[in-house]
Amino acid sequence: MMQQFYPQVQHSYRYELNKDMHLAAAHFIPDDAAGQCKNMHGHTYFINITIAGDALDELGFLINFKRIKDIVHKRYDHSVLNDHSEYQDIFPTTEIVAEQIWKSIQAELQTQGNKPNCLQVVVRETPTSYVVYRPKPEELA
Ligand SMILES: Nc1nc2c(c(=O)[nH]1)N=C([C@H](O)[C@H](O)COP(=O)(O)OP(=O)(O)OP(=O)(O)O)CN2
Ligand SMILES: [Zn+2]
Repeated sequence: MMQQFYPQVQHSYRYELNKDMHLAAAHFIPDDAAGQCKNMHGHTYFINITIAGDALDELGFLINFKRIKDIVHKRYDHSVLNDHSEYQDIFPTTEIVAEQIWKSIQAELQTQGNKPNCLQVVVRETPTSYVVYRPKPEELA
């Protein structure tokens, strides 16, 4: 699991939540420049999501851990990433996958009254390759 490595985000929010998950998915990068990645292949993706805020909801949650897992794991586990609508015009590289996960989590957070922010998404595609995605400050609520 991701427990061995947690990049830190600097912030001054009162609460910070982290959710780890892993999922199995296939993808391909349909360009000769991608080499072998042009062919469909699979990964066990390890994902870490960092959410922070100053206020909790009525249950005392920043957001329910289960909701975060549902948004990412339910959508992508045992799927072909290229089949999803968000990857019709862009390739599911590790960088883009991390960005898309940030977008979907941040959109959900902004529906909540306590309005927490997603500060970081880490996506590990292989034992030796991972990406850290952080939004620009102006993209946060
Ligand atoms: N910047 C990126 N480079 C590559 C991506 C990517 O998403 N962003 N993806 C791939 C391939 O999809 C591949 O699955 C991962 O490549 P790589 O880390 O090279 O895989 P290896 O297991 O072969 O790594 P080694 O450290 O050489 O064993 C390629 N590049
Ligand atoms: Zn790959």
